[in-house]
Amino acid sequence: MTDIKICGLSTPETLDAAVDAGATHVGFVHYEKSPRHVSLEQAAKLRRRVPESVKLVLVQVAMQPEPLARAYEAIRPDVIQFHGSETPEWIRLVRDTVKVESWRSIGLRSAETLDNAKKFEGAADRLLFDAPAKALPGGNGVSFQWSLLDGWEPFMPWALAGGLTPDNVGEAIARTGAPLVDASSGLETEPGVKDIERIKAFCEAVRAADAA
Ligand SMILES: O=C(O)c1ccccc1N[C@@H]1O[C@H](COP(=O)(O)O)[C@@H](O)[C@H]1O
Repeated sequence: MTDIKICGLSTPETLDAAVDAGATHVGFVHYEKSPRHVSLEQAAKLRRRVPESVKLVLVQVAMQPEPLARAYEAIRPDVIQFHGSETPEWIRLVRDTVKVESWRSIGLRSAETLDNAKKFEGAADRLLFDAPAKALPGGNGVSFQWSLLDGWEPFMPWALAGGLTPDNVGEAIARTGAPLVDASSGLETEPGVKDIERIKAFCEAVRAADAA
């Protein structure tokens, strides 16, 4: 079964909807420039609603050590998503210090970017392929060329992100064989406002692709 991450959640209602619809991962974005930013106080409150069976992902962008340590203490995520220019050394250090699963996003522009991802082997626990950064480092609702993954042989766990919606996720899974799909802006009515019906439709589309 394909794992599902619903990201950029910021209200109890949409968080509960994602859990009820079968998300295996839920994500909170702690990045002030994002329309999905949640404060540490909000995130800590929401965190209490996440059942143990669902993994909580903290999405952050190149945070400095002290703020990152504060965020980790406040939220206690199961996963930290590094969505900036973080080096393999930094990710390894954080992972070894707090013993938390770590994902590194990669903005896939070309076959060369895919080759460069190799340097995160042994440092991150999962690669998250997304479209290249635009106005924001992520959460732009844009897909990359899935054909870049044709013939790619995964050397570590990975996930697919970038512009996924209820309408295209089935094709994305069939085309790439992604073991985990991650969606945020494709499930919104406006930036930062998640739509419960779209969350449900996304999870149903993933399950339909699994059954196909
Ligand atoms: O969602 C954001 O605002 C965001 C900000 C900074 C870094 C990452 C962000 N989101 C992540 O980007 C990918 C793709 O999102 P989308 O589905 O294309 O909107 C996903 O992992 C989001 O969690």
